[in-house]
Amino acid sequence: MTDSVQSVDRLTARREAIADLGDALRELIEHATATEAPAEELIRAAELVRQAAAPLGERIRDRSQLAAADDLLGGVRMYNPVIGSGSAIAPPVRIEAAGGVATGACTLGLAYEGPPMYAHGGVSAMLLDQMLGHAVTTSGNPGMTVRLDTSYRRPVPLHTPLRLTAEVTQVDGRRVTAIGAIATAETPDDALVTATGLFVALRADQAQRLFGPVMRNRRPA
Ligand SMILES: CCCCCCCCCCCCCC(=O)SCCNC(=O)CCNC(=O)[C@H](O)C(C)(C)COP(=O)(O)OP(=O)(O)OC[C@H]1O[C@@H](n2cnc3c(N)ncnc32)[C@H](O)[C@@H]1OP(=O)(O)O
Repeated sequence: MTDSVQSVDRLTARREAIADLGDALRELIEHATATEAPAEELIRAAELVRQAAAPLGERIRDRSQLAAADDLLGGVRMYNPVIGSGSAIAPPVRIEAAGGVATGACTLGLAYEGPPMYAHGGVSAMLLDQMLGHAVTTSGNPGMTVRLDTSYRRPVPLHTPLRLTAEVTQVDGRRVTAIGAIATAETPDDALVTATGLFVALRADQAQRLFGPVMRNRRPA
């Protein structure tokens, strides 16, 4: 087996392990949010969680280093808080996007609750920002969100399969506009939350100022 095949195998195995840990963490968060267990059980659980966390904290990166399992230009972000399979706080949303159009699916648990039984409005905005970002990126005009207008028409139910959509509606030089919506999978045409986002493509000097350290610290593929 060649070195490059071995390193691809190692990366695949590590990504699978990260996703497995992400699943376990999401299960922990959902149970910890929903539990009505007595105090002694909570104290015991806290001890066990701290024991599990300690070895993971021994080798860590800082914010100027991408995760070794990430591939920024290939769109792999293992710890993204919306789509990252390794993120404890990502639902995660499964997104498919091409040609300026994106669709996504997820189910939100009790950890995302705002009003009882329904999603927190900030969570809906976060999901839509990500959806619009995928539409914008796949339109060939990647940029950063400079404005996000969100309309909350009906509350978003928890524990209910959701369908998310986004599409680019306008490209005006460096400024790209996209719209998106959250609905239930059962009634995808009945938008619960809609959003319009304005994204701006970075000039080279802006990209260098904001992301220079990350790009310099990039590990070879
Ligand atoms: C295959 C791969 C798939 C992977 C998919 C990955 C998807 C990732 C999804 C991630 C999704 C998550 C995404 C996230 O979470 S992105 C994170 C949240 N966003 C930010 O942190 C951005 C913060 N903003 C900035 O740093 C600056 O504003 C930047 C650097 C972006 C622009 O710098 P600056 O502000 O100095 O602007 P400019 O001088 O360059 O001019 C640019 C033009 O823009 C206009 N403008 C600016 N602001 C506004 C505004 N508020 N309303 C209306 N217009 C505005 C401005 O007037 C000008 O227009 P014009 O005069 O030219 O007409």
